[in-house]
Amino acid sequence: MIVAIDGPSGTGKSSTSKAVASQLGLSYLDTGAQYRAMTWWMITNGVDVNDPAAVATAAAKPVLVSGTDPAGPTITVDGADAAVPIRTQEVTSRVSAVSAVPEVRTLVTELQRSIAAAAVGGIVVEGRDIGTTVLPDADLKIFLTASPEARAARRSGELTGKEAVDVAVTRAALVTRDAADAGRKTSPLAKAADAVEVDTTDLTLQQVIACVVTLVEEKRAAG
Ligand SMILES: Nc1ncnc2c1ncn2[C@@H]1O[C@H](COP(=O)(O)OP(=O)(O)O)[C@@H](O)[C@H]1O
Ligand SMILES: Nc1ccn([C@@H]2O[C@H](COP(=O)(O)OP(=O)(O)O)[C@@H](O)[C@H]2O)c(=O)n1
Repeated sequence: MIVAIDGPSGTGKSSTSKAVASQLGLSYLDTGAQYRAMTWWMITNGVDVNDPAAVATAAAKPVLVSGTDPAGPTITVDGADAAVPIRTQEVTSRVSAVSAVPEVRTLVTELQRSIAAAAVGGIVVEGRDIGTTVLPDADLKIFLTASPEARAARRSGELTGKEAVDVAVTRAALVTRDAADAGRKTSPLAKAADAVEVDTTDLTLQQVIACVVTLVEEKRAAG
């Protein structure tokens, strides 16, 4: 059972995917964390993320390893734990530039396919282009949406201390990132033709999880 969950930022992909994978005994892969890890490596190694040629040349250097237990997903870069540094606003604001570089996408997509192929018990993979490009033969494809207001409110709720910013600032950053991700040439953020769209604006997280679990169970029963 391969489940692909795509959608813009703050629609609930990570929370839903982890919970669905835990409930159904599947592995879990956060592909956004891999693009964030690549971006963090570029920044720490002095690569200009706005220079696509420089990013392309460096892309094969970092070794990214993802742990796929939904109860405790992990990400390391060259053996170092990257879970915390990949979530800074600096990385968030630069990740779309790095993820738009075709050489980066080719490498990361190959890595994602090999992780999915190794997950013998099945896997939930979340991102932007899983249903369209990475795993077009997934058994079930979900595309999560929500209004920009709901997504910004959810995201600002997560930012505390010196990273806390006004919800309007969060909303603007989120809309800019969506536009970059949906507008790039190579495998943009898009709903696959055969994906089930779920608008989560007025749903609780528990309702979204229950909806996806039901869809997986229906697929299992049918297959
Ligand atoms: N349906 C929902 N209602 C309210 N809050 C939600 C819902 N889904 C997710 N959240 C919260 O919104 C934030 C972003 O969710 P996340 O799963 O990280 O989204 P994504 O992976 O799509 O960016 C998290 O704090 C999460 O707990
Ligand atoms: N399959 C994917 C997943 C993420 N990404 C890129 O990685 C960024 C971070 O993804 P994420 O899922 O961690 O973002 P959030 O939804 O958590 O804010 C996105 O804005 C995209 O630029 C991508 O290009 N393709």
